[in-house]
Amino acid sequence: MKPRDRLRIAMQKSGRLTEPALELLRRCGLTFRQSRDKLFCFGEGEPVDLLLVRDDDIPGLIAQGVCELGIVGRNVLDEFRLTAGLESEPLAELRPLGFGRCRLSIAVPQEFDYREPAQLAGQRIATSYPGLLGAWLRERGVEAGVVTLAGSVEIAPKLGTADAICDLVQSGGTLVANQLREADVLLESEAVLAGPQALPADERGDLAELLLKRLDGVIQVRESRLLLLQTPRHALDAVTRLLPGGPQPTLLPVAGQPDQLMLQALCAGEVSWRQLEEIKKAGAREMFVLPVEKMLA
Ligand SMILES: Nc1ncnc2c1ncn2[C@@H]1O[C@H](COP(=O)(O)OP(=O)(O)OP(=O)(O)O)[C@@H](O)[C@H]1O
Ligand SMILES: O=P(O)(O)OC[C@H]1O[C@H](OP(=O)(O)OP(=O)(O)O)[C@H](O)[C@@H]1O
Ligand SMILES: [Mg+2]
Repeated sequence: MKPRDRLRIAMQKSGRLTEPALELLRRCGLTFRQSRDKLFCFGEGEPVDLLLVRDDDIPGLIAQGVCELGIVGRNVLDEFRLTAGLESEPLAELRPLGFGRCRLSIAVPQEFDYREPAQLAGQRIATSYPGLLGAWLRERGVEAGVVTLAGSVEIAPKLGTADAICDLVQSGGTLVANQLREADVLLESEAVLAGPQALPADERGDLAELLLKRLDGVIQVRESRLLLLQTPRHALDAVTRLLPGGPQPTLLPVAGQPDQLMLQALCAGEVSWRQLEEIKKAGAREMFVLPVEKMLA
């Protein structure tokens, strides 16, 4: 293979991960010129190009050194890691990315009274994830038949070609539509940044490191919320105890109301309605939760 000095990132050409992955890269300061065939996008600012491919091909492209990084579901990455030959370059999950959340689950027909994995012994389970399912069954000492299908796995029990399935679930709507119910979870998945276990020791490796740092900043800001509220001084301890994780809050006086304080807290994650209601019960008023656009400590 010809030596390259530009970094290549593989991502899904068209599917659930495409838009959020492009948005994430844009937030990291990467913009691309769309090429006519749309399989290769040339990076405009930084020397970073995009390969647009089927998501299933992404781990293999990294393992072959065709690209250095890839944005792909953990389900696809882990399946590749379990089924790729020993000679294949080992891959790493470099960062979880917080979108494309779903789970890989066992689902059974409504009438199957599932309580434990041992009940799957001797059953036929249809899946597109034979590696992950096989490992899960082995760990539990369950011997079951694994029927590998490329898609439309949910239909297999109805067709009589399987007794249960192992497939991705998000809302559960597809299972309900096929008279199935979720019985056990094998893997909690989300989109991840995948790469080789050792990044190349050249400009591409340096670029990948730079990108990882930017990504960390983007993820931190994306998940941060600024909480503003007013509290009587006597309730300050109770209110502070209920604040979601983050650095110490800032306290400010409220003009003309010496017994009141304005509190400002940077929270590390979402602030739920339930948390707000609890904080309000402790005495807080005038509460605002604001997204954080940029942060420079
Ligand atoms: N219902 C869902 N909700 C959220 N995320 C999902 C859902 N189904 C799958 N995903 C995640 O999104 C990834 C891509 O899903 P998608 O359905 O777009 O893939 P695909 O049909 O295999 O596409 P491709 O044409 O690239 O092979 C999955 O591997 C999984 O990580
Ligand atoms: O729990 P739910 O919210 O219903 O989502 C789960 C479904 O989503 C995915 O399929 P998708 O809709 O992408 O169809 P495909 O696999 O046939 O492409 C997955 O393979 C499940 O079938
Ligand atoms: Mg696919």
